[in-house]
Order: sequence, then structure tokens, then C-alpha cells
Amino acid sequence: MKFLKQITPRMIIVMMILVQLFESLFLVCSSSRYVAIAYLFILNLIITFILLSQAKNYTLRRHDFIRKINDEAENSLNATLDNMPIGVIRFNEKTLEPEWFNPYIDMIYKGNDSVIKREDIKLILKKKLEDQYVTIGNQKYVVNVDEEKHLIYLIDATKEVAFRSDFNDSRAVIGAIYVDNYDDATDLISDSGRTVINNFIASFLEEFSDKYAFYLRRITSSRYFFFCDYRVLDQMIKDKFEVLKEFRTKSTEKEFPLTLSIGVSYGWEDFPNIGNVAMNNLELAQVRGGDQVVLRENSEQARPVYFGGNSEGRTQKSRTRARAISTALRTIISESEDVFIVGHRFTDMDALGAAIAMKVFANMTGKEAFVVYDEKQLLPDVARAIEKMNESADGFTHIVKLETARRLKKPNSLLIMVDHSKPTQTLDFDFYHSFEKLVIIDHHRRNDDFPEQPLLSYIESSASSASELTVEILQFHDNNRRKMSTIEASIALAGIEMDTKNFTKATTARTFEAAAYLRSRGADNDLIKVIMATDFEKYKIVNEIVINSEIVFPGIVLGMGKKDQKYDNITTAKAADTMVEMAGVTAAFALTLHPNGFISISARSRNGFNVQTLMEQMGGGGHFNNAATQIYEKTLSEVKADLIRFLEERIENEDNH
Ligand SMILES: Nc1ncnc2c1ncn2[C@@H]1O[C@H](COP(=O)(O)O[C@H]2[C@@H](O)[C@H](n3cnc4c(N)ncnc43)O[C@@H]2COP(=O)(O)O)[C@@H](O)[C@H]1O
Ligand SMILES: [Mn+2]
Repeated sequence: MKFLKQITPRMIIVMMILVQLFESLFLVCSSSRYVAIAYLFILNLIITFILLSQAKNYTLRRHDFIRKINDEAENSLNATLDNMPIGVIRFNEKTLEPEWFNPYIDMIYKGNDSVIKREDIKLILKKKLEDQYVTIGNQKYVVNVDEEKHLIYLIDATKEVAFRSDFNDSRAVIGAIYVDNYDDATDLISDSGRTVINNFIASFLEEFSDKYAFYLRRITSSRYFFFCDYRVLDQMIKDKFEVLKEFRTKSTEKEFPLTLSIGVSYGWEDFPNIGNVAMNNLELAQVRGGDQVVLRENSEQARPVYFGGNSEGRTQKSRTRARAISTALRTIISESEDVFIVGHRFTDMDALGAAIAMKVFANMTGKEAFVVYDEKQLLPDVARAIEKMNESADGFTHIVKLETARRLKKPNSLLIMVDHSKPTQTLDFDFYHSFEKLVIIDHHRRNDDFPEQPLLSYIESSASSASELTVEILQFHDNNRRKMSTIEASIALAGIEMDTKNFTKATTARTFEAAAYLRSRGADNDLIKVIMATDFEKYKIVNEIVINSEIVFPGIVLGMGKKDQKYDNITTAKAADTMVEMAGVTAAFALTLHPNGFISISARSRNGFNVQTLMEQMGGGGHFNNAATQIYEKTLSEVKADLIRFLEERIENEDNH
């Protein structure tokens, strides 16, 4: 019946016309009607059979056709999957075992002496989660995952990554270098001595520029600029700016008290701004105590990165600067209606002493000034000092509560922040924010949490205390208009004593000069003792923390408060102070729960162990040997675990260096 399959629709039409003609002729010519009908019936049967078999053939041919098309499509899809430069893997949803992959995956993993494994799938999915490229051999792949069908697509992005990295490496870098203490080191020496120092600096920095191949330009003997691209900067970062240590070591060998402060910025195109950010970074490096690098990209969101700062600040404040600050501050105060002075949250004796010295300074300029405190944040010694002030014969002592200060403040009032520079640490943020005119006087290393446009900021991290700084600028302004009273001088001296632990730490000749000035103004040691006296019960609590301490690493002690007991700042601070005094202790940490719900850490150290950067890592700050932090929404034991982890990292880094 093969021929039937070959009958086409056109042939059927022709055949039907012929059959029609034949049947008509047959009917006309036939002699017997019955015989004709019988013949016609048989003929129609044959035709029906032909048509039926044709219809069946048609259906069969259509299926064949579809099947053929499908086969062809599948073949070409498989060929595409096999040949396209995209790896495809189907994996088991539960076990992550690979179920199928295309030949390109074989190519990707070739040389890895096996086909893809469950571990590879895990790694790929992890990289996808971290939004990273997967590196296999020398190639980098972008990962796409079809979660529903459990398919992974690996797309080769090696060229793109290389291009992007070249592009990033070509960013412009501007660096500003300053030699700390240059003026002091060269002030009173002979010309030949100065030439020796200048030669040392110039040849050291030339070697530095030769090593990394960047362009170095000398501006003055203590100020240099450098230019390079990010590739060079990246190498310095990888070397952790070891230039700081080399310079410090070599200058110490030669008995010069010199260190380097470096500000660096980088970015695309906007060179004036890159330069400005580099200069701001340099200033930040200097006010943080020098001997460090501050690096920040020229972009709004970028955060500064610090390197160095591993020696206790050796920059010395200069008398010339103190005098200039005193003059500038006088001008700012005389242009203001009146002055409000605030310390940090939980204002301590140093902050109060500095605030009182600034009150006297403003009065000497002929302006009314108010020291602001918050009743809810009163430490016992500060409360005693305020009480003593109020008992004194001066009448309205201008030490006012926050609510009163809010009421008294006028649009042209000036705010002076003492003993802190962080808006987040200020006595009351809304009060701080309500001022348009701002001055900052502080002895803490500043970081990027800093007011936007203070009229004046006097930050000297080499000063022992904020009280010392303010008393020094007060001396340059001393006049007959207003004299410091005994109680005012005593509180300022108590501030210096507290921060220097009775002149046993962080003191310089200038600290004693400030103390001598306060003595000459009647500062009374007996009064100071009464103000600073430790409460008997508090003393016992401090000792409880000390007793509950352990050595977590050699020379590192950690004292814990009880988990359901609340401790004020001073108790925690005193526990850390006590522990660091013990033999063999390099660093001491006291951890307690504060009445405001956060966990406090007070950190103290000796012998070149920087607790400031450690506390900064944990959201706080302070000084090289005296720092702290406050951590919300964590328990005492969680914070302890975090601290131990950071300490471990620190020790590991030191070991590797
Ligand atoms: N979040 C923070 N950011 C930046 N810097 C911070 C932060 N929190 C604290 N700091 C600074 O860290 C150091 C150490 O602070 P501390 O709380 O451990 O110790 C201060 C006071 O609590 C403590 N103190 C106050 N009164 C007494 C007293 N009568 N006896 C003993 N100790 C006392 O002394 C520290 C005051 O230091 P100062 O502010 O530098 O004057 C500190 O610098 C914080 O500002
Ligand atoms: Mn202080």
C-alpha cells in the first residue's frame, strides 16, 4: 500500500472529478439500473477507503514532522549548552550533590583532576551569597543561580575583573607628609645641627619615594607632598605603612624626637578635592597624636583608615599655638552674646575643671558664661564640686542645669565643648545641635565623629588633661577684670590631678606650669581631697571587680562586674586603673553593666600597648593608654568574647609583624 501514501490532495481532487464523470457516464449508458448501482457502491467504497487511509497518512506525517523538528531543536540546544562558554550545573536541592553539568564545566574544572563535587557547589553558592566572583584556576567567574530549577550558571568574567582592577589601580593618589615636632627639634639648635636634621629627613623620604617609585615634592623642610597611582598606594597599605616605624626608629637612633604624620587620599578626576581630603587627613593624623597615617578615599561615604599611632603621641604642643588660640578665642567670645560650656556625658572632674577655666576666660573677655550640667548624669565627685561652688561666696555661680541653659540660650550664644569633640559623646545632643557657633577644646585624639564647622578647634592630644589646656590659654589672657577664685582654681587642679593620676602619668613641664598657676590662684589641696574622696562602699565595689579578674593573655587582665549589678563609669574606670598598676600587667580591661543598659569597658595600658585603637574597633575611643567604650544590645559575656577576639587578632598581628 506504499503507493497510497504518495497520493496528494491535488491527485484526490483530479481523481474525484474523473470518478464523477465516469459515474455519470456509467449511469447514462448502463442497461441495468441495479448493476449500475452495485458498481457505483463498490466504487464509492474504494474511494472512501482511499480517503480514510490518506487522512491517516496525513496525521502520521504531521507527528513525524513535529518529532523531527523537536529532535532538531533539542540537538541544537544541546550543542549550544555543550559549546557556549557558560558552565551549567544542576544540583540536588537537599544534598547539594551535582546531578548534571554541561561539558563546559568539565573544561572549567580541568586540571583539578576530578569532576565537580558537592564542596565546589557549596563554595559557589557561598560566593554568590557574598556577591563575589568564584576563582577556579586562573579564571574568575560570575555566578547566577536559578533557585527554582537548582541550576548554577558560571560565566567567565576574567577579562572584566582584570580590566576593573587595572581601572581601580589607575586612581590618582595625593599624599601630604608632615614631620612631627620639627619646629621644637630645630628651634634652639645651631645651623649645622638643623642641616643634619634636614638632610636626615630629605634622604629618608627620598629613599621612601625610590622604594615605591612615587613622585615626591618638598615644600618646606618639614612638609612634603607625594603623587602616585593606587597600585603604589596599595603596596604601602600591604606593607602597613612600615615607613612610620622605620622613620621613628632611625630618628630615635639619631636622638631626634621626630615622627611622621601622613594624610592620603585617592579617587578619580577631582584632583582639587583629593588634595583637600589629603590635607584634612594630615590634620587628623596630627591631632590624633602624630606618628600615623590617615587614609580616606575622596568620596562622601568613605571612612578614614588609620595606620600606625603605635607610639604614645610624641608631638609636643607649642606655646606659640596656645597663645594664638587664646587670642582667637577672645575674638570669638567678644563677638558672641554669651557663652555656654559643656563637657562630655557623665561629665567628670577634668571636664568640669576645664569648663570652669573657660567660664573664667569668658568673664575676663567681659562676657557672661554658664557651665552646663545634667542632674541625671552627675558623678559623685562632680556633684560635690558643684555643691562647693554653690556654697562659695560668689552668689550665682553660673553652674546651671540643662533645662535652665536651654531657657537662657540666645541665638548668638557660643557653645564651647571641653574634654570631648564627638557630638555623640556630648552632654546633650539636642542642646549641642541648637548652637550655630561652636568652639572645641580637647585633649583626646579626634576621629571622624567631629562637628562639621567649628569656629575654632584646639585639640592637643599631648596635653595631660583638658583642664591643663584651658588653664594654659587662660594664663595668656590673665587680666585684672576677673580673677580665678580659690574654689574654681581647686576644681581645675582636681581635673589635672584626676587625669594625671596625681601627676604620675602624661605630665609635661607644661602640666606643672598650669598646676603652679592654679596654686598661685589659691587652689587648695584639702578642698581637692574632700571633693575627690572615694566613697567607702564604692571602694569595696571597685575591689569586687578587681577580685573577679583573670589573666586572659600574658600581661593582659580582664576584670568583670557581676552580670546583674549596675556600675557607674567611675567605678569601672577605677577598677581598670587599679588592675593596670599591678606588676607584670601591660593592659587591663574592666567590663561592667551600666545603669543606662549598655556594657562599659574601661581600658588602661602601659608599655606601648595601644588601647585606644582597640576601643575604637569596639565603637569607643580615648587615649593611647586610657580608653573606653559603651556597647548596647549585648550581654556582658558577649562583649567579653568580642574583646578576647579583638585581643587575639591584635596579638596575632603583632606576632606576624
Ligand atoms: N565612646 C567613646 N568614644 C571615645 N572616647 C571615649 C568613649 N568612651 C570613653 N571614652 C574616653 O575613654 C577614656 C577612658 O574613659 P573611662 O570612662 O574609662 O575613664 C574616664 C572616667 O570615667 C574616669 N574618671 C572620672 N572620674 C574619675 C575619678 N574620680 N577617679 C578615677 N577615674 C575617674 O577617668 C576617665 C576620664 O578621662 P578623660 O575623659 O580623658 O578626662 C576617656 O578619655 C574617655 O573620654
Ligand atoms: Mn579629660
